[in-house]
Order: sequence, then C-alpha cells, then structure tokens
Amino acid sequence: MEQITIHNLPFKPFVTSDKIAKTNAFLAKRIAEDLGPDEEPVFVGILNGSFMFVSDFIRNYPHPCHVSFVKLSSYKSLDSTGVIKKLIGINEDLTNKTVIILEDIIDTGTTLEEIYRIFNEQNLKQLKIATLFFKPEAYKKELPIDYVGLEIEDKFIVGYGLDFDGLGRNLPDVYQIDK
Ligand SMILES: O=P(O)(O)OC[C@H]1O[C@H](OP(=O)(O)OP(=O)(O)O)[C@H](O)[C@@H]1O
Ligand SMILES: Nc1nc2[nH]cnc2c(=O)[nH]1
Repeated sequence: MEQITIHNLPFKPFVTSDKIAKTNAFLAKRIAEDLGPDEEPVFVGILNGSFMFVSDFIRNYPHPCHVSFVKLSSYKSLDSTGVIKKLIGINEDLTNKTVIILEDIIDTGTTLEEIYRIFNEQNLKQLKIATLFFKPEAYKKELPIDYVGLEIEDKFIVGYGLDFDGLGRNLPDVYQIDK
C-alpha cells in the first residue's frame, strides 16, 4: 500500500483490509458468545460510516439476528438555541429487544451520547455498543463501550466506510492522516 492524497492532504496506510476482516470475525465471535444462540439481537448500524462494517460483521455472526440502519440528523428546535439530534430510520418496535449498536468509530463520544439518550427512551431488554475503531485519548464521556475492535491514536482516519469530506468511503483499507 502506498500513500494516497484526498482533497490535497496526504494519508498513509494504517489498517489493512485483512486486519479489518480478522477484527470483524473477533468482534462477532465475542458478541455471539456473550449473547448465545437464542437471543436474536437487533444490530443497528449508524449511517453513513458504518455501512461497510455492518455488512461484513453480520456475515460473521453465527446465530439468528436482525439488522437495521439509522441516521442521526441534526435540526435546530424553534424554541431553543441548541442543536438537537433525531434518529431517522427506526420504525420497528424495539420493546424488550436486545439492541447492539454498531459504530465504525467512536471519537469524542458525542454521537454515542445521542444514541444512548434516544435508545434509552425505548423499553429495551438491553443496549450494548460495539465499535470497530475507538480513540481512547479523544473520548470525553463516561458511557461504557462494550465491544471495541481496535484502539487507535487520536489521528484522523479514512477508508472502509469512513470519509474525509465525502471522499474515501470506498477504500477497502484504512488510511491515517500523514502530517
Ligand atoms: O465520537 P464522535 O466524535 O461523535 O465521532 C464518531 C462519529 O463520527 C462519524 O460520523 P459522522 O458524523 O462523520 O457521519 P458519517 O457517518 O455520515 O460520516 C462516525 O461514523 C461516528 O458516528
Ligand atoms: N473519517 C473519520 N470520521 C471520524 N469521525 C470521528 N473521528 C473520525 C475519524 O478519525 N475519521
């Protein structure tokens, strides 16, 4: 693998598609062992970045399961200055279901906090979080992350679903900013 340029910035090879495949298999195995064969979890991918991770992860999951995707949209409420996030895409009843959130990356934890807030309003049986990449130095929240694929340093990455200003999601390998 060689250095690449996206929007005029250099990126260097960081995690190969082979290593990602092995990490997916490891995550699926651990989650399957914890949940057992009878749980029928609902895996929920957070769009856009997680689409590749979810499609590969789910193929490694050995037991019956459901898969769904949601997107967080920001909107300004009329009566406040804050930006409130809303989930688009969940239209099934999750009452008493085991929901496993699948994130491509957890960085500051801001997105995760929104996810927790929204899913905790539903009467789930349990909510667990799995992420392919995690940046421990950047993480600012106390919320538990149940399953981490790879811990990485606090530098911007791109590829395997993750974009840099819209580009790079199609790359099979992951690259790290090189500066
Ligand atoms: O922990 P945080 O600092 O909140 O960062 C993590 C979030 O950032 C990325 O999504 P992004 O908002 O870039 O949207 P995208 O998935 O559509 O690229 C990623 O997919 C996570 O959802
Ligand atoms: N593409 C990309 N999106 C992010 N969102 C939060 N951290 C990152 C990162 O390192 N890369």
